[in-house]
Amino acid sequence: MKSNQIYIIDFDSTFTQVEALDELAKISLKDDPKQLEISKKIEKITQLAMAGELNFKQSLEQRINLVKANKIHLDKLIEVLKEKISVSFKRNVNFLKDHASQIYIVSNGFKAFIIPIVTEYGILESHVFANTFTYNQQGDIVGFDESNILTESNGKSKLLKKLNLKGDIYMIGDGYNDYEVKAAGLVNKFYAFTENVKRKNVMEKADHITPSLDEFLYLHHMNTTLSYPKNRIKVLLLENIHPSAKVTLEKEGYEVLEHNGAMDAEELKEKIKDISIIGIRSKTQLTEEVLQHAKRLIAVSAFCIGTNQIDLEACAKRGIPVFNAPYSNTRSVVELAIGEIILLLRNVPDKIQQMHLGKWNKSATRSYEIRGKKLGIIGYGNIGAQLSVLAESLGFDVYYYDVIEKLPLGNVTKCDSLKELLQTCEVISLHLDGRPENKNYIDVEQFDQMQEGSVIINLSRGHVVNLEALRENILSGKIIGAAIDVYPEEPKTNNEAFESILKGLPNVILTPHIGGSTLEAQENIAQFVPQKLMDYINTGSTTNSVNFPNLQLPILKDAHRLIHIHYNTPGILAKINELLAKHQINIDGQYLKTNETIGYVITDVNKAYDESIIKELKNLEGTIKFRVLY
Ligand SMILES: NC(=O)C1=CN([C@@H]2O[C@H](COP(=O)(O)OP(=O)(O)OC[C@H]3O[C@@H](n4cnc5c(N)ncnc54)[C@H](O)[C@@H]3O)[C@@H](O)[C@H]2O)C=CC1
Ligand SMILES: O=C(O)C(=O)COP(=O)(O)O
Repeated sequence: MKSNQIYIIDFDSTFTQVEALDELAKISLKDDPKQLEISKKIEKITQLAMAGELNFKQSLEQRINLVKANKIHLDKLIEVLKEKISVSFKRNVNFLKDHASQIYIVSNGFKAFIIPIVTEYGILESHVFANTFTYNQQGDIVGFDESNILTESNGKSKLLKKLNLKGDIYMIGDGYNDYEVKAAGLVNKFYAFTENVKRKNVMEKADHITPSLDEFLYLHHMNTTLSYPKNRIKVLLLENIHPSAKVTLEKEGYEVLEHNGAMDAEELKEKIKDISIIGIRSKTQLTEEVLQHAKRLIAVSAFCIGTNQIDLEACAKRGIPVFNAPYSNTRSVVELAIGEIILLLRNVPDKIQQMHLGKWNKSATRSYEIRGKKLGIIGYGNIGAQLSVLAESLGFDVYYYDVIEKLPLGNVTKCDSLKELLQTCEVISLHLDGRPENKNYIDVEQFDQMQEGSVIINLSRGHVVNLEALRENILSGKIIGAAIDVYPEEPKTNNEAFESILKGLPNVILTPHIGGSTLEAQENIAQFVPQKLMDYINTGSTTNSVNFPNLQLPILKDAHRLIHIHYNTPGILAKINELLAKHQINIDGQYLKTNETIGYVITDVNKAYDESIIKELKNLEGTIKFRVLY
């Protein structure tokens, strides 16, 4: 920090997220039937003035006349504005307080609401330059002090000339009038602040675009809350992830790019190069080959359950944690499974088709109730177990088989082998995961073991069932119904055609991988996954990561957090601590967890530390990734 630096900061849409006069109008015109119309007019005038297309004095006059506010509305306005402080200003309150003597608020707004807001953030009242309202005897706002230089065109430049501040002066604002100060040669640099609004003509003129205060502080080596400005974290969301994920991640300050479908390897290799976080669903293949191009990747998020499309080991070796949403869409899959079982046991898919062809075939042949039938669930995980509970309540006699020991819920019966389950049950539902070993798990031999007249449901992964074998067993009549939602090859987007040897078979439900595609599930996922990502970026927590040792970390207080990811070889923790001791660094807290591939060590150290240690920790043999959280 250089003490001769001066920071001039705009208020409306910069210090706060909103234009205060627009907000005042919402309050003062609350009961006016023409409120919407007048508010729109006010916003329009504000925009014209901010874009430099309308003389300021006129715009102020027009707006004040339209707002029709009274002193009593100002208290409410101040309450509203306090809730609308720009997120990055809130985050960097220490910067504002520590540099109060160097910060000035220069605004075409009004002192009556600016001072109560900014002084809470350490800004000196004497450093606030803005307009003042004039009131009549009833306290109505009837005008403003016209002798204030800030009411004139180019008022900010005139004011700064008069103030004659000495030092390197930096202007941060969102409006054209902020840029004018730079044009007049009165500040060293103008930073267009785009966290709340982006004005093209202002951005074009700026020396730098600063999407948040973090970026400004980073450029000036003054960031105290973050090791890296969030706007530099680029997120790529593929496969139609629910829009609320983008909203949340943008609110956090990240730059978020979206793409509708999945990408093939070549496209992905190109696009992933400068991406920090990638969000995918079940289709995008994140292979070793693709990851080699992901030079800036810090985390992967699967906005679904399955992670078989991701090379988890390759991610771990690069120090990239992978997160998923293990619960959010489970209920949706279970509901579809139950619906499909009922339809298949009643032969409904064929009946529907016949009806559409004009054929009335009322008959009970091969139609059954589900009550008392034996349902065999393969893979008794989050979905399998939930299905068992609901199915039992509907009258099924439920059996399950899993490769690991699982707690049987309700009255379900555990089978000791796959064969036992296949021989016992007439309805088979697959809910195992898509690990490579599960390829063709249900093959010719397994179909042979099933009872005549069985029904099979696959809502897990396409490669788990050998489709040739399934087709033959359907054609032979051994399998009397099948519902298939997942396929070894699936179209990348909704524009590609679907091909399968199962098309046209009797009593077969084919669905386009929609087990988890309900609005509820997608919204839940879009809430859950960004939270995990943000926790990881902000605290280092890896709870629910599917390839990283899981560490739930406390929020950092008055300390630096050193995050060290290394190959899991013996002795690294001792070496880290030796280095810390050598530099006489006090450890406030330390957390270590390992898995077969990597070790994850978090060390919270005292605020004052010798920065040369950073380099030494980075160079420690076996280090994969190292970062410091301020
Ligand atoms: N169709 C769709 O839209 C959706 C499909 N899925 C698929 O469903 C799968 C299961 O989901 P969850 O229950 O949440 O996963 P989970 O991980 O909780 O359960 C999977 C269970 O399968 C068991 N398992 C794995 N291999 C097995 C084998 N060969 N034989 C027997 N058991 C085996 C595991 O031990 C585990 O208990 C996901 O991995 C995903 O591939 C999940 C959500 C939506
Ligand atoms: O959650 C899963 O594993 C699924 O299969 C759902 O995948 P999707 O998000 O629909 O591509």
